Amino acid sequence: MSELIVGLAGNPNVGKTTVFNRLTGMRQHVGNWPGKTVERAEGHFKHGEYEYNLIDLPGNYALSAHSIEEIVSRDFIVDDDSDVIINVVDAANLERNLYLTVQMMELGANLVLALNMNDFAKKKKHIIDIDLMSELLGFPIIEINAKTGEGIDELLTTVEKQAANPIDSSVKLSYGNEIKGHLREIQEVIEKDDSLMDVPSIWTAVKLLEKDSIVIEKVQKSKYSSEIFIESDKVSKHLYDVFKESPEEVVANARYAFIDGLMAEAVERPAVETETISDRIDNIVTNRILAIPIFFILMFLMFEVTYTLGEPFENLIAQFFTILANFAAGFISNPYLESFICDAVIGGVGGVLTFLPIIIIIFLFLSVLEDCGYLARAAFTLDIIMHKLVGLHGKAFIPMILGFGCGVPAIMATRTLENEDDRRLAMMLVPFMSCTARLPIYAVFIAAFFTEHNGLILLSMYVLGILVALIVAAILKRTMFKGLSTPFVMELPSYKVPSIKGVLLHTWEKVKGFLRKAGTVILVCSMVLWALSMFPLGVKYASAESYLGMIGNFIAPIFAPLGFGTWQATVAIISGLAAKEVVVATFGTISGMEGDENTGRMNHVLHDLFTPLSAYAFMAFTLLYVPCIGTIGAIRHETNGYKWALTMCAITIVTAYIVSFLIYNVGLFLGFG
Ligand SMILES: Nc1nc2c(ncn2[C@@H]2O[C@H](COP(=O)(O)OP(=O)(O)OP(=O)(O)O)[C@@H](O)[C@H]2O)c(=O)[nH]1
Ligand SMILES: [Mg+2]
Repeated sequence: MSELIVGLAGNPNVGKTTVFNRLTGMRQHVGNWPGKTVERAEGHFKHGEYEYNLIDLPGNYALSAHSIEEIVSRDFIVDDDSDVIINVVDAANLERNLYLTVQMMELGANLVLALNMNDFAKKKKHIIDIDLMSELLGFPIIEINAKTGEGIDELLTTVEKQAANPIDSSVKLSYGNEIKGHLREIQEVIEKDDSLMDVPSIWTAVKLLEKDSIVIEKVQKSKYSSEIFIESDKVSKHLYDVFKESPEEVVANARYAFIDGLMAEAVERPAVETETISDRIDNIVTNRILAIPIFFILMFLMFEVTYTLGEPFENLIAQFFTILANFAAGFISNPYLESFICDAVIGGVGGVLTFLPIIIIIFLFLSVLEDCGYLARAAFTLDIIMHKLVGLHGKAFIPMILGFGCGVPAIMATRTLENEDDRRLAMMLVPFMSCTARLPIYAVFIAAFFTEHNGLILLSMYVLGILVALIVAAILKRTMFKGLSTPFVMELPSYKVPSIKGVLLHTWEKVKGFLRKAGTVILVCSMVLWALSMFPLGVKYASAESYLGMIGNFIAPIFAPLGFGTWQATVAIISGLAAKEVVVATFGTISGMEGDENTGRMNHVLHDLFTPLSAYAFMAFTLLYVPCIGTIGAIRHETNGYKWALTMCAITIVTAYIVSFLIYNVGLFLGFG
C-alpha cells in the first residue's frame, strides 16, 4: 500500500469539512457559516491500494501572511510533503473562489479542483464548461456533491492519477506581458539561490511585491538577498509609475484579470443574475428595520418553546431522582454514606442533570439556526447597528454568537479575525455571551421566582449578555484597543435546509460534553462541597457552622451590596468557577435530597436566601463573572500566555460586580425589593 498525503483547501463554507467527514468517517464540525474549521484536522482512510492521510484545512480567501489560518494553509502547501491538494470550490461563486486557486497555482501546488455546490450554480443558471476550464488551468476538475457523495469516487481516482504524475500548476498562470516580464526579472535573481527554490520563484517574486513579511524574512537569509531586494524594489517602483497603484493592487488586479479571462471563456451566466430564494429571504431577514425585531422574536420563540417542551420532561427527571434518593435512603443504614449518596451525588449531580431536557432542546434550536445559515445573518444583523457605535467588526459577532453554545469553540473561532487587536477584543467579549452551562442556573431561579414570565426572563439574560458585551467593547475600543479595525465585507452563506443527521450530530456532541462534565467536574465539586458541609463532625449538615459555611461567611460581605451576601450564594459563586453548572450543584448539595421532592426543596432554600430582585442580580452576576476554567484555558492557549486570560478575568469580575450592583440598587430604588 502506498501512502498519500492530501490536503483539502478552499474558501470558507464551501464544503471542505463535509468532504472530509464523508471520506474519513470523522465528525469534524460542519456548519453553515464561514470560518468553522480553524485548526487543521487530520484523518485516515483507504481507497483502492492507497492509504490516505487527509488534512482538512481552514477556509481562506487568500494566502497572505495576515491571519493565522492563512499561514496554516500555506505552510501546509509549502512545507509538508503533500502529494495532492484538493481545492474545493463553490461553483455558484466561482469567481471569488478562484482567487485562492490562483494563489495556490503561484505556489505550484499539485492541484485537483473539486467543483462543489453545483445545485446552487444550477439554480443561478451558471453553465460551466468543465473540460475547457480544466484545460485552461492545467489540472483536472471533478464535479462533486459533498452532501450526497456524488463524484467523490471519481475525485479520489483523479487524485491518485495526479499523485503519480505531479504537475507544477504555476505554469499556466499568466499575468499579462508587462507584469510577467517584471516578475521574470525578480525571478531570475531568486533562481540563483537554490535554497529559495523549494517554492516556484514566481511565488517568491509576487510575495515580495506584496511585502509579505514571512517571505521577506526568508529572503533576508539568502546570500543574494541584497540583489533580490534591489530588483524587487526597482520593479515595485516601476509598477507604481506605470499603473499608479501599489504593487499589491497591481498583483491583485493581475489575478482578477486572469480569472476574468477564464470565466469569460468557460462559464456561461445569465445577463441578469436570477434572484434566488435565499436572496428573497435575505431581503426581509437582513432588512435594516426588520432585522433586529426578527432576531429577538426568533430568540424569544426559541426560549418559549424550550420551556413549554422541556418542563414536563424536567419534572419527570426530578421525580426519578427523588424516588432514587428515597430508595437509596431505605437501603443504606450508615447516615454518612446515606447523606453522601443522597446529598452529594443525587442532590448535586442529579440537580444539574434535571435540566438536560431544556439543554437538549436549546442545542437543537441552535444547531438548526446554525446549519440553515441564520446564525451568520444574526451576526450580520447586529453588525448593521453596532459597527459605528462600537467600532467592532461584524466578523467579531460570529464568535460571540457561537458563545451562546460554548465559550471554548467561540474563543477558537476568533481566529478568523485578521487584526490581532480585534481578535483579543473579541476574546474579552465572548465570556459575556450566555453559554449553555449557565442555563441550569437560570432554570433553577426562574422556576423559583419567575414562573410567569419564564421565556421573557430567559431572553433578558441573553440580551443582557449582548448589551454588556457591546458596552464593554465600546469602552475597551476607546481605551485598551485603540487601533483601527481592518475593513471587511461580511459575506453571507446561502440558506440551506439543515440535514437531520447534521443537526442530531451537533446536538449529541454538545450533550455528550454536558454529560461528561456531570460525571467529572460536577461530581467532584459536589463531593468536595458535601465534605465541607458535613465537617467538622457534629455540626448540622450544611449549616453556617460547617467548614463550607465558615468559608462562605468570611467572603460573603463582599456580595452584600449586590443583594446576596449569604454564605450559600458566596460558596455557589466560588464553586461555579470550575464550571457554571456547579452553581446549581452547590444549591442542590446544600439543600440535600431527603424527604421533599427535588425542585420543591431547592425552591424552598432559594426563597430563604433570595428575593426576586436579588435572585435576578445573582443570575446577572453568574452570567457575567469569570467564565469556566475551560474558557480561561482557551484564551491562554490562543494568546500563548496568561496576560490576556487574566485581563479577561479582571474585566469580567469588575463588570459583573458593577452590573449586579446596578440591578439590585436601581431595583431597590424603584421599589422592586
Ligand atoms: N446544497 C449543498 N450544500 C452543501 C454541499 N456541500 C456542502 N454543503 C453544506 O455547506 C455547508 C458548509 O459545509 P462545510 O463542510 O462546513 O464547509 P467548510 O468548507 O469546511 O467551511 P469552513 O470550515 O468554514 O472553511 C454545510 O451546511 C454543508 O451541509 C453541496 O454540494 N450542496
Ligand atoms: Mg471546515
